[in-house]
Amino acid sequence: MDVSGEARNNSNLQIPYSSLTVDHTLPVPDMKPSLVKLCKDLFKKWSNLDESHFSAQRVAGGITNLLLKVSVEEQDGNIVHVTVRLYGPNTEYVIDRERELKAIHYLSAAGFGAKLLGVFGNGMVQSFIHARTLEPLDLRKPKLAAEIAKQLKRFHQVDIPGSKEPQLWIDISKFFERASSLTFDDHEKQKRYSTISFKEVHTEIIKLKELTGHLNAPVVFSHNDLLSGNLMLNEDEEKLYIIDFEYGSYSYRGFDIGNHFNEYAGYDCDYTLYPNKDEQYHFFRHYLQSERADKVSEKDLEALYVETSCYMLASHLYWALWALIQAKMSPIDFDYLGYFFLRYNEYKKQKDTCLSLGRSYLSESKTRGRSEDN
Ligand SMILES: Nc1ncnc2c1ncn2[C@@H]1O[C@H](COP(=O)(O)OP(=O)(O)OP(=O)(O)O)[C@@H](O)[C@H]1O
Repeated sequence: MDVSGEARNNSNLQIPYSSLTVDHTLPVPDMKPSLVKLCKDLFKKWSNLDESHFSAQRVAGGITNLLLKVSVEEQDGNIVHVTVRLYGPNTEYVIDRERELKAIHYLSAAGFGAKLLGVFGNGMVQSFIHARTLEPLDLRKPKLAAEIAKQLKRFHQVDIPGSKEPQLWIDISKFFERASSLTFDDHEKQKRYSTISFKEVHTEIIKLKELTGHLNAPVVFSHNDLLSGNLMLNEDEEKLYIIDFEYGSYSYRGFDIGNHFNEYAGYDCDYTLYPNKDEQYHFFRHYLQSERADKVSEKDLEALYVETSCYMLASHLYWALWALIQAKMSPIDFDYLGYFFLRYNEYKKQKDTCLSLGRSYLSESKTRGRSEDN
């Protein structure tokens, strides 16, 4: 895809920028004039094309932003497709846009996701990926799971300059502060919200943070939102794309993997679909040794199993609190409050088993360590 000279000369974050904004509340046909103006402003090679050369349509999916596909017929008849992402209103409460732009730059240089072509007042323009979006049931297909594991390992190895401090508990704590001090005008919502014990949630956060802190999980650049909708597959080229780095940050390896496993349940949160131990081991083998998956030791598999099982709990707390903020801030018609309860109830259902798995693993490692010392 070749949009413009300016867009390709972006080795040092020199991405074309426009201060224009696009009103996300308009129906797509009414948005077209401002989309055309925006594209012409960002990409000078399109500045002489008239409006008839542009078409726009909505891309399905996504519960955070509005994604549009803009197709442009250039002078020579060549058709170029780009995506225009309009940030969901109030998403700055849960997404750090500066962190996202920096991550996109380095991840796209490492071959991940769509190319960043331009940034504007309330969104960004990226290359259009010709591939199908995965469905939750795809995630457990052995061949795909192995490929996701391999790609995720490569993703985790990307170096994003700057602080490598893990953000998980910082983000959870920010979410907690915001989520625990909301009020809703809607009486029914307020009633449901007031049934939540934030004291209890807080205790759970402290307990989990304490336990996971002993696991010494590696800190990696973590996607943090690896759901099926953020994986695209071009079957002809057998190329898998990891997209959408909005929540990416340095974090714990086990969190990213556990969070991905939680996504086997899909938006309906059918946690009976959570991968069983064999399926997890299959994933871990390809994650730990992409070329020699059969050579991974039992000890490494067990350690990653425990790490993932404990951090999987943190993923429930993270998205449960996120959903409360969204319930207040997002204009999108989705039962975010209901989503809080789905995630938090699953946390409560799983916590005893996972925490005791973590505790016995830690006490066995201590005993092992002591007998090795003797
Ligand atoms: N560059 C792209 N090219 C083609 N399709 C894309 C591209 N980026 C996203 N999509 C499609 O749009 C869908 C929604 O995109 P995306 O996940 O970025 O939106 P979102 O609002 O951030 O969603 P969510 O909050 O649910 O993660 C994706 O599942 C994919 O089908």
